[in-house]
Amino acid sequence: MLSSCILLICYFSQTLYLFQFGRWNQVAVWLPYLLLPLSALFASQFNQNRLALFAVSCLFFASFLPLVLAQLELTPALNSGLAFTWLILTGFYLCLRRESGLFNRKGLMQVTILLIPIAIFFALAKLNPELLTQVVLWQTLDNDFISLFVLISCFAFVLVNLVKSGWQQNPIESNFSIMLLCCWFYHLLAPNQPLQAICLSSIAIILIVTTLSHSYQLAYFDELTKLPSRRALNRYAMTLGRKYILVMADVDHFKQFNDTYGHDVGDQVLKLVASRLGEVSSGGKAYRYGGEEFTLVFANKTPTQVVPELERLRQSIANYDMVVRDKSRPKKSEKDRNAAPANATKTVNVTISMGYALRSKELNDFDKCLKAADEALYRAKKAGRNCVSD
Ligand SMILES: Nc1nc2c(ncn2[C@@H]2O[C@H](COP(=O)(O)OP(=O)(O)OP(=O)(O)O)[C@@H](O)[C@H]2O)c(=O)[nH]1
Repeated sequence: MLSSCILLICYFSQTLYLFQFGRWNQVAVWLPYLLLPLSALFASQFNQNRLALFAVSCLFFASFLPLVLAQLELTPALNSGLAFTWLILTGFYLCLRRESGLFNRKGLMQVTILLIPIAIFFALAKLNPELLTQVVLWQTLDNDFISLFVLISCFAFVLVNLVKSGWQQNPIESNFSIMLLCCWFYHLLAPNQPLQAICLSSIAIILIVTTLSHSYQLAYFDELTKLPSRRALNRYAMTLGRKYILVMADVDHFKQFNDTYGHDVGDQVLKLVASRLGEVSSGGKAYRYGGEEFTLVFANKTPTQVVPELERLRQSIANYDMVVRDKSRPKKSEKDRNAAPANATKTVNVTISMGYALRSKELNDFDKCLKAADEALYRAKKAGRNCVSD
C-alpha cells in the first residue's frame, strides 16, 4: 500500500510538471488506453482476475460506457454521475469477491453482475428519471458534478477496505481503496481531460504494482503462518556475513496433537507458534522452514545475546493457554445442542524445542550451520523436549 502511494505521488508530480510545458497533454490523454489493457493482460497472466476485470471495467468506463449512457438522453452531469456510480459499485463488488477464473461459469456470472447496474439505470431512466437524478446528483449543493451516492459509497468503500485489508494484510484490498480514490479524483477533475487521464493511468500503474506485490507475497511468504518462507530464508542467507546464529525450532508431539484435535486445530497451533516466533527481538528474524519446523536467524550475535531470547520465546509459547474444541465429546441431539456443555472446550499448552548453531570455521557455510542447528534440535528433543540446546 505504501509503495503504491509513493509511486502515485511520484507519477502525479512528474506528470503535473510535464504539463507545465503543454505538449505532453496528448500523450497523457492516450496513455490510459495503453496502460489499462497492459495491466489487464499482466494481471490475468498472474491469475489476478479481479484486478484484470477492474482494468477492463476502467477501460469500458472511459470509452464505451459514455456512449451507452448517451442513449438515455439525460443531462451530461447525470451521465457522468451514473458512470461513476457504476465504476464504484464495480470496484466494491470486485474487491469483496473471492478470486475466481475469468473464462468459466463464475467469471461469466461476475461480468453479468457488473452489467446489472447499467440495466437498472436504463429501467429507472425510463420509469422514473426524477428519482434517478435525486439519487445520483447532489442537487442541494448546486453542483451537478458531485454525486451524493458516489460520495457515500466511496467513503463506505474506503472505510470497509481499510479495515478489512488492515486485518487481512492483503495488498489487493488496500490498493483497491487507493484506486477508488483515483476514481474520486477523476470525478472531481472533470472536465480537465488530461488530468482525468492521469487518474486512469495511475489506476493502471497501481494494478501492475498490486499484481507484482501480491505475487511477491505468494512467492516469499507462507500462506498459513504469514511468516517468510524457506525461499525467503535462502535469499536472506546470501546476504549474511561471517557472524550469525541459526536456530531450528520444532513443535513437540505435533503429530499426536493433530491426531487428537484434528488438522484444523493443528493449523491454529502453527499460527500461534509462528506469531510468537515472529515477535522475536534481539535482531532475530523468523521463517517457516516447512511443516512444523521454524528457523530463526540472528545476524551478528553471540550465543550469550541470543539464548535468553530463545528461552523467553520458548516460555511464552509454553505458558500460552490455547482453547480448543474437544473433538472427543459425543455427538449431541438437536435438543442438547442448545445447552452448552461444560466440557465443550478445553485448554491445552503447546511446547517447542530449539537447537542453535553459531557460524564458525568448521560450520563455514549456511547449509552446514543449518544442519548443525538441526542436530542441536535433535538433542533438545532427546533431552525431554520444551528446551533449548546447542
Ligand atoms: N496441521 C498441520 N499439520 C502439519 C503441517 N505440516 C506438517 N504437519 C504435521 O506435522 C506432523 C509432524 O510430526 P513428526 O515429524 O512425527 O513430529 P512430532 O509429532 O512433532 O514429534 P517430535 O518432533 O518428535 O516431538 C505430521 O503429522 C504432519 O502431518 C501443517 O501445515 N498443518
